[in-house]
This record gives sequence, structure tokens and C-alpha cells, in this order.
Amino acid sequence: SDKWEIHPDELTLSEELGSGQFGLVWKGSWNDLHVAVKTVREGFMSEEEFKEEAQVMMKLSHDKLVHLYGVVTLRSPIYLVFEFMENGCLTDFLRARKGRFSQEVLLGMCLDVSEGMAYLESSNFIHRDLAARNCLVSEDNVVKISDFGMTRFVLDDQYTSSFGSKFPVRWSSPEVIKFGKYSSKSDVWSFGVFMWEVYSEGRVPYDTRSNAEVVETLNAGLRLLRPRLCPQSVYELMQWSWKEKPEDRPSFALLLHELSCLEQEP
Ligand SMILES: Cn1cc(-c2ccnc(-n3ncc4cc(C(C)(C)C)cc(F)c4c3=O)c2CO)cc(Nc2ccncn2)c1=O
Repeated sequence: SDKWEIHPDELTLSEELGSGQFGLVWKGSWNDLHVAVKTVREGFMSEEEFKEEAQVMMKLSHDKLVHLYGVVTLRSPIYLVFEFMENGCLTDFLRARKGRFSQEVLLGMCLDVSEGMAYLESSNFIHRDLAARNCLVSEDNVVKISDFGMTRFVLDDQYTSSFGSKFPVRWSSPEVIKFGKYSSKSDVWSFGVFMWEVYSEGRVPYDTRSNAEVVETLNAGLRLLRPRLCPQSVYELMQWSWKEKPEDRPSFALLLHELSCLEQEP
């Protein structure tokens, strides 16, 4: 077995962290490290496909991506062993601390994710479901990207079909909703919505509207409004990320540069 294989006896599971997309997620320890262990239940993910994909995912290593340490595949169900992020998912983190964020911290969270996404872009890897709910917060409040590329293993067509009840319409670009055309530029669209979530401290995008009404709104050329806490300079980056044509949107490399310049401003 290759070096990514973790022996189950090296793992100790403690409490449950939640029921993820593919099965339960446990807090645990491995080699004196805190880890999050995801179990993958049969029928919730195509196991064979994932094993090949796991090799690719483990080569993706960056400080702003939640790291995959290894997998337990020598017996079923598969376990995925991840770096543990003490402060859990970003949406909960934003809502729990509403009203207590400084401008520096809000911008810092957008910068963290733009760094991780610029790395994925340079690796020609598309996330497909970038949103605050799919980002996690470390013990020292660093925001990292989680579950990148995992949508391809979801067997639930309520999630995968753009008409399904679980499809992330509010984060999806027009070409993804209409044609399922994913690219790094469709990830950029989602990143614009992510930035809106951060500056809205965890509010639901287009919250008064249904999924169908959101699609109508976008077709009419309407976009999310500037959140109260969001500076005009950041809102302009969001609007740029929501250009109708993918080629008119910025790359993550450019967004990272623009956000870094804003961080330098007094
Ligand atoms: C690494 N990690 C994962 C989780 C954790 C727990 C439960 N579900 C999930 N999620 N959440 C979302 C998710 C989404 C997907 C898509 C394919 C993109 C739809 C696929 C998944 F597999 C998951 C998953 O497993 C996670 C995210 O993968 C929680 C951690 N930490 C804490 C800390 C405190 N309280 C709660 N969780 C942590 O450190």
C-alpha cells in the first residue's frame, strides 16, 4: 500500500463533529495530531473513483487548503484523515461573532481564501462548491478551503442537478446553472458571493428569494447589494467577479493581488 495509506490502529476517534455529505465526521488523533476523520458510507460516494482522486487531492498542498493527511482504504468504509480545524465552519463562526469583526479581520478572511483559490487555479483544480459553509477556521482564526472538488463524488442528484433542492444556486454562475460549465472563472463568481457572506457576517445570499427567483434575478442582470460593512473598493471586486461572461471576470491571481493592495492601505 502506498505512503498515503493510514493504518486504522494508528487512529483514535473521540467525539462526533457532524454528519458530512458522505457520512459521519469524527474528531480524532493520529501521530499525536488532532485530526478530523470522515467516514465514507457505501452508496454515498463512488469509492473506486475516490481512491484514484485521493492521490490527486493529496498532491494539493497549501497553507490555506484544509490538508488531507491520508486515507484508510484497506477496509470499508473508507476513512479520510484531515487536518483538524478547531473553530469549525466559517458560516457558524461568522454568525456566532456577528458585530465583533474589525475591517482588518474581514479583509483577512477574504485574503486567506483568495490565496488558497489562487493556488487551486494555478493547479488547474476547480472547487465547484466554494462557499463560506465549505471553509473552516483554525485555532488561530485562519480560514482554509475544504472539500474542494468533492462534488464529483456526490451521488445525490438533488445536489448535483441544477434543478435539485440542494444545488447551490446562490453561489453558482449563470453558465453553471444553465450549462453545468465549471471553470476557475465560475469559482471566481462563487468567491464574489463568499466575500459577500463574509462582509454580511454569515447572512444567506438573496435570503428573501427562492432558488427560482434568484435565477430570474440574475437573468435580469441584478446582483447582490453592498453589505453595510463592505468598503466600496471590496464591493467593486465582488461586482467584477459577477460579470455575466466568464472571460470578463478577474482571475484569482488578480483578485489576490487587488486584495493584498487593499490590505496595505491605511
Ligand atoms: C476537517 N474538518 C471537517 C469538519 C466537517 C464536519 C462535518 N461535515 C463536514 N462537511 N461539510 C461540508 C461538506 C461538503 C461537501 C460537498 C461535496 C462540497 C457538498 C462534501 C463533504 F464531505 C462535506 C463535509 O464533510 C466537515 C467539513 O469537511 C469539521 C471540522 N472541525 C470542526 C470543529 C468544531 N466543530 C465542528 N467541526 C474539521 O476540522
